[in-house]
Amino acid sequence: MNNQLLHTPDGVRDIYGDECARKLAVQEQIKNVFHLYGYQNIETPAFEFFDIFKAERGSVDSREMYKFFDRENNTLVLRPDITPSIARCVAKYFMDEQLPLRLCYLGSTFQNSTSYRGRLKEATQTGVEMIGDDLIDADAEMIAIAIDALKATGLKEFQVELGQVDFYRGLLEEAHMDEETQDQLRELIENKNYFGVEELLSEQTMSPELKRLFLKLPELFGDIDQIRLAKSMTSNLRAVRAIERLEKIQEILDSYGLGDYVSYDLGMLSKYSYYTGIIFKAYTYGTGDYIVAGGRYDKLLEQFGKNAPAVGFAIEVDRLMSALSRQKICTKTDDVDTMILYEESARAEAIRMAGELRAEKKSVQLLRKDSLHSFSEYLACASRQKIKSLIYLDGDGKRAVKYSTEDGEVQA
Ligand SMILES: N[C@@H](Cc1c[nH]c[nH+]1)C(=O)O
Repeated sequence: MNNQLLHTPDGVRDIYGDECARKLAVQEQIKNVFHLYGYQNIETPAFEFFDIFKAERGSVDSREMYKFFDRENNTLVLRPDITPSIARCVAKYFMDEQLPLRLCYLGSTFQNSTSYRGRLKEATQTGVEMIGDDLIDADAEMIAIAIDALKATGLKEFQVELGQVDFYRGLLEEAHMDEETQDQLRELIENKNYFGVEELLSEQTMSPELKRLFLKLPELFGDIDQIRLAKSMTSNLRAVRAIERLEKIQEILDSYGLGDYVSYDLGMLSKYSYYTGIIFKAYTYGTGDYIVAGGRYDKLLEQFGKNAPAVGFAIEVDRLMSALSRQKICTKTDDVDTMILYEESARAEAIRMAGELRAEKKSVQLLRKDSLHSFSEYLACASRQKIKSLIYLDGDGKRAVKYSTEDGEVQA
């Protein structure tokens, strides 16, 4: 037997048994929160034309996409990101809708990234997008939903970091650097490399005020006072407005009673260049990467022909699952209620009994007993599947004996 046949490629994995049950249950808990906030489900295809994700959309780098061809030689990609698909969909089906749309989704994203830190190449995301609302109320609602969704999974210790791409863009506008330098600076700030930033800035000509602020950026994270400090250091209008928006969002989140979950990071940048306003990421322990990412993207829909602001986020379900399991947070799963084990001659009775239980919304596994396995092996098998009770129907189907996988025989 060729064992190689059983392997999956790097970056994808099977999920089965208890882990699969927990993942489905967590997704359900999150979906319930999305629905409580009035979001409606949407499904988009797993692959799309390459154009939906090409560079100017500001999604994932083209090298990180799985591309292939259809019979007509169109280039297709496995979606690396669900947000551009939703933007396309909304432009197609809701072109004339003037008022806000609230959509939620669950699906796989595929990114052909270099395999480091065990990152999955197929990852499950569940998220929401609000289209058609440019108010701070919408920004704050996103963060509130993200927090409530994480809380619904049982997670307690997590933090949402909030940034504002417009703050940084305001400063960049003023700095007049070439694109390569901009990229270098972005990387240095993202890595909080203070000395790197200092060295790079020493070769640039710009106002001392601006230099001081760029230098300070890697340190500008923490509570709301940190961003107030940044505001006091600049007269750049775009940057000041960006911070004022964050201050107002904090006020709204306080009204939700969720203000304590939020901290700020003005040096936070994203690989997605479609973001135009707030961006945020949520972190917890037990996984090195963020578990939620989102932000405002007011110019993306325009590219599909609908001029509408938008804001949204996605939860990285697989990372959340590893955090939950490392933090030993239990998830209640929908286990099978009963296994009915029957001898061949008791088949009709077994089917009738299963039908009755299923009508009462009890889940039932029907299993015809073979002569190769003993009764206790079946009982152990039920126990492995976390099925609590087993009903055995003997040869004439008249005698049904119920067993508990924990305590043995319970009733005749
Ligand atoms: N699509 C983004 C998350 C997001 C949803 N909406 C806005 N942003 C991501 O994959 O990180």
